[in-house]
Amino acid sequence: LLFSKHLEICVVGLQSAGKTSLVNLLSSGQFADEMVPTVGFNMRKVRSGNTTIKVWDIGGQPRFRNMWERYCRGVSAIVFVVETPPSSDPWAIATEELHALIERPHLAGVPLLVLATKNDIKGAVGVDQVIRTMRLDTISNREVSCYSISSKNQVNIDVTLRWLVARSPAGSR
Ligand SMILES: Nc1nc2c(ncn2[C@@H]2O[C@H](COP(=O)(O)OP(=O)(O)OP(=O)(O)O)[C@@H](O)[C@H]2O)c(=O)[nH]1
Ligand SMILES: [Mg+2]
Repeated sequence: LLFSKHLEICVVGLQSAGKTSLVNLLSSGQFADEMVPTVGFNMRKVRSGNTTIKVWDIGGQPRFRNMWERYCRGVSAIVFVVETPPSSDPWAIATEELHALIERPHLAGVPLLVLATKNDIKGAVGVDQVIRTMRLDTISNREVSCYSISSKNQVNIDVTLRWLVARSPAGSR
């Protein structure tokens, strides 16, 4: 394609947050209630218009979290997925892991998109509470956005994709 653009992004977050579900939806339009935990990582390509996004989807279990930084190096954006229903109490751990990751010197300045997913589940909290709980307002050295999404009901998937496409390096081919 003459005017095609390419970018790479990395999707991280705790186990069963909904990372692979989102990536599958973006790459193939499919959602499944039954999912197998990601062992290591997956790579998927997502196409939107003339843009191809190479997506690294990394396992969220504790034993895979030390891989996050390596796969986040050099990407155009880091996507951190967190599930928002209040019963998901790993807020504190997710917040800790997020801040530890973005404090890595090699990841300085990389744009961050926090996706609060599973907003179709009753009692899911909104973006304002996610921003406060995860202290996203204290992150100052990079671009940060946060959307409330549902892969299951395909809510805000379009804005998510637009945000990602807009991160493609200027003039990239
Ligand atoms: N209700 C609802 N369930 C979801 C949504 N997204 C994902 N799930 C469910 O959450 C579970 C875990 O989803 P995965 O996408 O495998 O989670 P993951 O973050 O890739 O997990 P790891 O690979 O272990 O790190 C599955 O049962 C999904 O069906 C959503 O938007 N709404
Ligand atoms: Mg997964």
